[in-house]
Amino acid sequence: MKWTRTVIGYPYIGDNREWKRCLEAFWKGDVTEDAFLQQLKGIRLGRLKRQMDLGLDYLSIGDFTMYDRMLDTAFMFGMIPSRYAGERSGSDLSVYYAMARGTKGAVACEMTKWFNTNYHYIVPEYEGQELSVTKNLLLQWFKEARDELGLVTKPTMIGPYTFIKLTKGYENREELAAELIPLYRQVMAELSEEGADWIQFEEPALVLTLSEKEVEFVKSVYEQLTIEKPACKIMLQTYFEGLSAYEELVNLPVEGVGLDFVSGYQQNITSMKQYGFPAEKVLAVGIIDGRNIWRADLAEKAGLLQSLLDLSKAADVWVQPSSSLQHVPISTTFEQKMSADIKGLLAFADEKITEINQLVLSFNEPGLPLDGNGRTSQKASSKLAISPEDFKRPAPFSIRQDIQARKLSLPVFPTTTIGSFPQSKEVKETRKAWRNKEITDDAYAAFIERETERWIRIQDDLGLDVLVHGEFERTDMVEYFGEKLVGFALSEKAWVVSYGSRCVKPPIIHGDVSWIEPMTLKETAAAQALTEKPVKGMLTGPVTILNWSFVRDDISREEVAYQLGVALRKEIECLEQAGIAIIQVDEPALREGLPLRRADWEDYLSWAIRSFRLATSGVQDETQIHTHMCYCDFHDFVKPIEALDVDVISIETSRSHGEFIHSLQQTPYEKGIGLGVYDIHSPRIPSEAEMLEIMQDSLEVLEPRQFWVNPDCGLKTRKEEETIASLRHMVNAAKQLRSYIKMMQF
Ligand SMILES: CN1c2c(nc(N)[nH]c2=O)NC[C@@H]1CNc1ccc(C(=O)N[C@@H](CCC(=O)N[C@@H](CCC(=O)N[C@@H](CCC(=O)O)C(=O)O)C(=O)O)C(=O)O)cc1
Ligand SMILES: N[C@@H](CCS)C(=O)O
Ligand SMILES: [Zn+2]
Repeated sequence: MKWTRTVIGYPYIGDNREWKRCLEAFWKGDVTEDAFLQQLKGIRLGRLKRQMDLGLDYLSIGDFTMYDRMLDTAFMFGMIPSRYAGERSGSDLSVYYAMARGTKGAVACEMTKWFNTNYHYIVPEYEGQELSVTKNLLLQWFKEARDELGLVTKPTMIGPYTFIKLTKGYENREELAAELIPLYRQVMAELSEEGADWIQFEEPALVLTLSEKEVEFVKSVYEQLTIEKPACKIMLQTYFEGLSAYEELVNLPVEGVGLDFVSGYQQNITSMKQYGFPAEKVLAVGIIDGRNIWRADLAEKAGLLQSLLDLSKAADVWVQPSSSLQHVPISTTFEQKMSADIKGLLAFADEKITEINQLVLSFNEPGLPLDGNGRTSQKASSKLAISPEDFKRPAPFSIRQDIQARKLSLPVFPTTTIGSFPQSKEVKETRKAWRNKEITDDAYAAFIERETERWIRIQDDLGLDVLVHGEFERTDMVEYFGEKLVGFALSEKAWVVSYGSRCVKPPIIHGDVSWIEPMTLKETAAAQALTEKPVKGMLTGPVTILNWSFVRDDISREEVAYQLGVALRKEIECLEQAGIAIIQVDEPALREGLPLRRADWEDYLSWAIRSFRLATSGVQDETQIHTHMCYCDFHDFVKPIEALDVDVISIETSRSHGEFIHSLQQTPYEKGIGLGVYDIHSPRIPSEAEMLEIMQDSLEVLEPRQFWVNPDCGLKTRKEEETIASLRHMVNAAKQLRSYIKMMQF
């Protein structure tokens, strides 16, 4: 039996988010391109050394990026949309970052979530450009690891099927495949010439529900790819679920197949029992959870590994985490303040690699004792008392709408924002000083109050109709609630990348969740006291808190979602009693949490929607409930949105406007809706005219009385000047629209 200890990918952000700081310093112009590239090289080599020290046999390269790995693939193949032609006069990197972040002259490429994770990738656009391998970065990184560390590494890249599936703009995928396959072959040939044995093609799209036609397409892609024997061996790597069409795809002309035996456990085991595993292939077993952070029960995992060996009869096995480790933090050793009880339950990336070592060791040295997951002391969960009425608002929307209109007296096309305002350097530094006890609680609270007041004045001056307090007291919309609710543990350094250079620190739900005291009342009431206009209360919804946390796995996610629903219901009650007339409960991750398989959607949606309604249904008819969603493609999502029974939804559409308008044509929607009129991810300031155009388009499918005007998402990542200028254009565009509608009515 041949064992190889490996990983699909390892985090690239650095122990102290050095990677993020390098990127952001380069974008600001604080370092030269040469210095920047040197810094990145240091980070790349550092992480390889760390993995060597941890004892892996086979390390990956290509799991690193300078922004996003889908963008890297598109860029490497010269798939650069024509609107970036103006950037070509600069270096390669200026085009690369223009695609990622947009420029004054060209909007950024679309960004969307990576399967069911909280990572967001750049969507490649194919406009029929001539493609070629412009720069084989994998080759550069392969040579670097060999020359600097004496390592023969495993290059990894997004495989051709997943890349094509996630690219937009092409009419004929067979034609695109025919363009791309020779380029994939060229990459392999160049790598092999330098000594690479394997290439790992990451094909998570193979776990989605595949039609027969789709399966035929996958087969034809891999047949064409290997029609002449490729220069190196191919590991077809799947993750996030079980492999679809197992019988056919496991037999593709590749030398190895990687399967997820955590999220895809049931399906992969069932398929393997039915169809076996091809004797000549390497089996890569994803056995340690790459997505969650609990220590594995290694005795149980060893049993599973043994039964997989018996089932597959594989003689050459790679033992690895179930997905790239980019979705978990780097190491628990950086957590100095966490209680030993909690820390003892956790395994981050480095600890997971150690688990892989122990597992393989136990096969090489039978009799070696293996650790359990340490969770014997967990308490059983207490039952919630919920009745069917708790999920339903007393009156239907048609009645609430009039009551709320009378109470709020808003103009047609009310303007608002999504909640957060810029988390400036000053905000972050003051919070850091407070956390480090360099300033008192009172001084910090006074600073937050001043910042809130300043932004209430700015919003009033801009003429926005519904204001927000700005979320200055929050580091993150999920972490903040984790700090306030019972049942959560917080980390100091457990960062994971969310998109580009932006990271999040997901809280850890380890026990029963409950509400103990108001979490947002002080800030919201203080803001409301400063203005006559309504200030929206601002909460994160139960499903988003669930989906963006690391969640206990000893009870169902549904049960945890209801616990969160009940806790948030109490908060909403407090806000309502304090006279807050509009309360927004953000659910950007509701769509994101959809299982990868359509067959599992109904079950998830039914409990996810129920948990949201549990949180929001306790209010009076006159209280207007809003929700907000972003980061996803919502074109097939109107019905679930309807089922939330909110009075107003604001939704990100500026990057994919046409598609959503089309869905609204297919599935009419009658409640209040704000279609985001500009993209907040880009530093670009949109003009009044372009926002007006988006609004006018929307009015083709929406009634004026439904329509709200807002940006795509919160403005925490933007600079103050950009924010004010963009919002001024937005408010003016709404005013123009009001005059236009008035004119039409005469
Ligand atoms: C809406 N989104 C969210 C997702 N997931 C979440 N959990 N939360 C979300 O909001 N998923 C989808 C999207 C992703 N969007 C974003 C947007 C922005 C960020 C982001 O800005 N992240 C910050 C970190 C935010 C934070 O926690 N900040 C802390 C610590 C700040 C810090 O680094 N301080 C420095 C000192 C100050 C300085 O030098 O700037 C330090 O400690 O050294 C805080 O505000 O106190 C990021 O920087 O990446 C993420 C996801
Ligand atoms: N209220 C949050 C929503 C982000 S999805 C914000 O504005 O940042
Ligand atoms: Zn958002």
